[in-house]
Amino acid sequence: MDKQLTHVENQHVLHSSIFNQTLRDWQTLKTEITPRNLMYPVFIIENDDSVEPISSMPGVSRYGINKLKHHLQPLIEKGLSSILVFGVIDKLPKDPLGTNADSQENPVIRALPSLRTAFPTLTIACDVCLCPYTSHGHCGVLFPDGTINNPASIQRIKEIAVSYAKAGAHIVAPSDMMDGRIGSIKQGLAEHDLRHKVAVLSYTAKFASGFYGPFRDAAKSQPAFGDRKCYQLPPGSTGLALRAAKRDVAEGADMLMVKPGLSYLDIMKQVKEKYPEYPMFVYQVSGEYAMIYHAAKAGALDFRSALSEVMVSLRRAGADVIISYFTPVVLDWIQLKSKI
Ligand SMILES: NCC(=O)CCC(=O)O
Ligand SMILES: [Zn+2]
Ligand SMILES: [Zn+2]
Repeated sequence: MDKQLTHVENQHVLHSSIFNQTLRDWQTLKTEITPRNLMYPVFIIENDDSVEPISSMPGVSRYGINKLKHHLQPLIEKGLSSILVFGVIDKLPKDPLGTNADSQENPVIRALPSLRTAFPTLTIACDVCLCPYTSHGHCGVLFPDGTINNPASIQRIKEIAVSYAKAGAHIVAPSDMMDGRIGSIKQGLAEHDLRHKVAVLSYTAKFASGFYGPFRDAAKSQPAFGDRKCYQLPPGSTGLALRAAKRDVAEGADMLMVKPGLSYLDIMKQVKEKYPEYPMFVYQVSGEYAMIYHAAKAGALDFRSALSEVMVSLRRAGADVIISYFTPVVLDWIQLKSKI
């Protein structure tokens, strides 16, 4: 005889919602990962024909433009729709104003027209920051005492953003965390009639994190002295993250970002809930990449199930787009139509 369950008891039966894959999919549609949910960060170097593996990020390399095009072609065939470009210089000199961030020799400025022509469907975002180009390695212009000169910094950042936009960037992404940079860039784009065809992706809540270590090696952007705690956010501060989002929205940001990802899921959720009108980006940073890579390599966890779980958690917390060095492998999984 059937057991008679009360209405309340029936409500609490969960297994009947997840007994096959289709039913499980219905429970998780908002956390699906498609190629549109991924943005791939790439490093462009001065020598057009070289490839430099990055030792702190096994599997990730810096590319000259000719090699980068070969690297991107198959990924675009698998659905890659956007990249985030970083320039790295070795021979060009660095100076206190980061002159080579927007000189005609800058590898990003040189690469943009060629990327636009080679990949007409690819959306190209450019990281805008001074740190890879300054002799002191800080993200802004400094006063003689080493503190940030904010007005001079946002003037430089505006000039650099406009130069990348003129060279063909669809999106400029300021990562410096200077006050007023979004408004300054928007002003610069307007002055050059670019406002309607270039978006600003704001690194809205960028925390002073221990997870950027491998990136500083990758981008050769280690500060020569001190740290970035006077402009990046303290890891415990929800208040500053929400104020930063409010500031960037008020200044006209088109998209918002939280960075890093895994340690800041609560921040992302709050920013997304406060500003649901804005696409939310999350940056799964170099240390998060290295952590999963090395743990899997050491046999501590299963690479695929751990990475899939992290990706889903980023989506669940509110990310529309995940910026990830793992993009090539995730595109493979998607293409094989296997669940990630
Ligand atoms: N402005 C870009 C970064 O700081 C990237 C950090 C990382 O991948 O560790
Ligand atoms: Zn920087
Ligand atoms: Zn940075």
